[in-house]
Amino acid sequence: QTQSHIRHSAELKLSNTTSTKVLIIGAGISGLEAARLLEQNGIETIVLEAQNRTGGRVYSRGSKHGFMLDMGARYIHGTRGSIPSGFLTNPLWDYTQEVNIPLCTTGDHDFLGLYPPSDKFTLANVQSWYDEYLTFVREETRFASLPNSSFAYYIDLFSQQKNFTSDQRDVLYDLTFFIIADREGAELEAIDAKSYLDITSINYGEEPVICDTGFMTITNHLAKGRKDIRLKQIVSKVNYTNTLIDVWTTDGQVYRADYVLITVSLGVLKSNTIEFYPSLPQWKLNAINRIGFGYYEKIYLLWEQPWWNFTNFYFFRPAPINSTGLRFWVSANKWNGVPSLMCTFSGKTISLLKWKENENMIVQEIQDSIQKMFPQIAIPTPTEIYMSNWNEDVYFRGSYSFISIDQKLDDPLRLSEPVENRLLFAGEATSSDNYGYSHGALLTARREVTRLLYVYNLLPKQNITTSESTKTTSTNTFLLVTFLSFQLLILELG
Ligand SMILES: Cc1cc2nc3c(=O)[nH]c(=O)nc-3n(C[C@H](O)[C@H](O)[C@H](O)COP(=O)(O)OP(=O)(O)OC[C@H]3O[C@@H](n4cnc5c(N)ncnc54)[C@H](O)[C@@H]3O)c2cc1C
Repeated sequence: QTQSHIRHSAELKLSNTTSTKVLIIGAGISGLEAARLLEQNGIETIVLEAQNRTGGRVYSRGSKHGFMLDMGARYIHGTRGSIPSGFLTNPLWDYTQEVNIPLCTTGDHDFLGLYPPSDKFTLANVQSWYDEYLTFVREETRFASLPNSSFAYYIDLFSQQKNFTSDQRDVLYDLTFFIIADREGAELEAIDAKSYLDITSINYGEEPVICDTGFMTITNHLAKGRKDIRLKQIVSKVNYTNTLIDVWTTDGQVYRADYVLITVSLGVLKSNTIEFYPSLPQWKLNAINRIGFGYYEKIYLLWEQPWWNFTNFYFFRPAPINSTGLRFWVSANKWNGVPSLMCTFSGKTISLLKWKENENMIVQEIQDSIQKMFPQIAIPTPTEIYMSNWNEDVYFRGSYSFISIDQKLDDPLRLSEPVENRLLFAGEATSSDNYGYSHGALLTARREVTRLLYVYNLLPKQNITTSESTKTTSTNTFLLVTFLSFQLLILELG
């Protein structure tokens, strides 16, 4: 029935059908990296991208004066790996070195304290409770078995054991939210404590930013000169069998491919806006449902003149704002001399609030909060305001994945597992260890290209030995090593 459905659909639109070996859906960092590697290895590829730009969740926009604001990814999380120059090196940092992209360090974080300030506890008090709490969670989760438990659960357990007052419990909650949940884009109630602590033990070192030209310099570099990227092609339907795949776009185009690599966000997969025929298998749908997808938005406020002491780097205010319940923290930007504040908001509240519609109210709340932080200064109105809107954008529907308490340990593996050996999946959420990060997304592209080249044998034989490009050779070495890990995995499973 599936075969005839495909034949029928393609016959209907034969004049609109384009064929290719590998079709990639999405031109974010994973789609672009996959296209680059496939092209390097002589594989015919087309990339379909819904928007009129590449980069996906990597998006830098200019302010009026040309200052680059990263609305999505901003930090390269680590300049070297736990094992320097080993495979744990952040591959994005390697790129910046390869194409000489200048980086700025973010320097020492000079925290100004807790806001609203408390006359009962100092930051040092709360920091020491936090350290003790984290040790407690590590001990409690060491041999934890199901059901999974959240960070919020352990805050209550810890507070009970310490006989904390509700104020003490709340202030510990706020600091933990700021340190853990804010980065994950999720509530402390939603994040699985054990899995989070196990995975984030990899340390990549320093975390620089690309201040002058923005993070998008990397994806622009990957997209440069590519003729195989088709913009404004919104995929609506994927019909697959174990021999070929037809992909439909909303403007009636049909793309026929031997293999399709899907790199759209987990938020898009959860929304069911792309129809699969036949439906994706239940084990894949379960993983899509169970893995967490967070909310994380940024607002940049810019001023002509700085009104704060430029020697201080970060202020933060993890406590919720009264009327919206949004928690946020702000960082003062000083590395390129532009007086700006980046405020980040995360968690479920964003998904409930009409973010854009409430822009004026939100900006007013930020101003009120900052005013409370600095009562001695009359804070001027910002001259420019820029907001992200990942949550309401139908091509993302959130920010990035996190380990939810509903999740099973192998769900990211299930998300990455191909269907019918034709339909492949990449993108940050399919990464078991670097989920949420742009380098995680990039590595998943390498994983899937490895699968195509070496497991599905797409690599033309002569390419292995005759490639003269050092870049191709070194990338192929990487791919070969990934291939060997596939083999080890198969042996282990076998
Ligand atoms: C606010 C924010 C801050 C972040 N900060 C950092 C950071 O500091 N450091 C870091 O390393 N990472 C950060 N990240 C995460 C990082 O941006 C992502 O992990 C990474 O960019 C994801 O890349 P991807 O290729 O997996 O997916 P995406 O970038 O989402 O690419 C998927 C592409 O698919 C397209 N698409 C969607 N639907 C369709 C359709 N129907 N048809 C065709 N195309 C479609 C989308 O338009 C998109 O271009 C941040 C993310 C956000 C949102």
